[in-house]
Amino acid sequence: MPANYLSVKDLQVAYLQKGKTIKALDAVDLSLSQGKTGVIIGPSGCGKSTLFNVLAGLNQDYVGQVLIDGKVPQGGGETALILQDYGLLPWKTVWDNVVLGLQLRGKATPEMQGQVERVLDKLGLLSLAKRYPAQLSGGQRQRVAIARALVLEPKLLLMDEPFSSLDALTREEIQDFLLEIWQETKLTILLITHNIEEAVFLGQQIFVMSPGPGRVIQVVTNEMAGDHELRGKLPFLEMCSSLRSLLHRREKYVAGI
Ligand SMILES: Nc1ncnc2c1ncn2[C@@H]1O[C@H](COP(=O)(O)OP(=O)(O)OP(=O)(O)O)[C@@H](O)[C@H]1O
Repeated sequence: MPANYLSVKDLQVAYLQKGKTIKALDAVDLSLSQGKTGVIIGPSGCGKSTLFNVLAGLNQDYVGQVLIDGKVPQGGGETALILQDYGLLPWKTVWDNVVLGLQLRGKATPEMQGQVERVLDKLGLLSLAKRYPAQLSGGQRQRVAIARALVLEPKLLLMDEPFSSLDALTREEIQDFLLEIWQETKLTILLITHNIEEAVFLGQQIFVMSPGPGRVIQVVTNEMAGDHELRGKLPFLEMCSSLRSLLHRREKYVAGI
């Protein structure tokens, strides 16, 4: 097992649009050990989703070195990606949406039914299995998206602003819930957020990105992440405040203020 489960070195990504090159990522370095949680935070347009597309193997048009468990990401495999809008199909039931992930990877065998049932049960969704996404609350929809990822038994869970459309209370509930899942499964989790409190609550490593073309300009090690009682404690509030000033300082620096 490589020392860093996830390792990104000097990653550069550019898009070509109408004959012009748009540099999205510029020399990104990032690493995360197995079983740890990492959070990426940075201004809009700094290339966070671009980075995730590379990690998920959806974009292989890049320069630099990207390794997950020592292998170049190819899509699928041991990595699961949860998108901002959850990616649920409205015409499929909760059960069918969860099975869909397995079907897409050619893993939907009759034996997997038991696994789907176990995951739905763990996430408190078994009684909702026959409902459609429109008949669920935002938090329940988010849990279905997590169930669909967990049923694949991934080693790396990538979450792109997963809680952004939830109200504040539901958001905290789902953050707690994610923490429980992480403590049970010891998955490696990398999450994108714009929310400073969420970054400090969930991220053992917080990667601060610069405005586009993005690069990781600071890595904050956060030993406090993983404590359910953390919110409201003084060290938590202090770290949120220092992360907030770090992000503001960077913005002012870049704007030349
Ligand atoms: N397919 C594409 N073609 C051209 N340019 C793109 C494409 N996808 C992203 N970009 C550009 O690359 C840059 C990074 O975009 P990206 O979506 O990765 O940023 P982000 O940090 O995830 O943004 P946000 O926080 O707003 O979701 C932006 O300038 C964006 O306009």
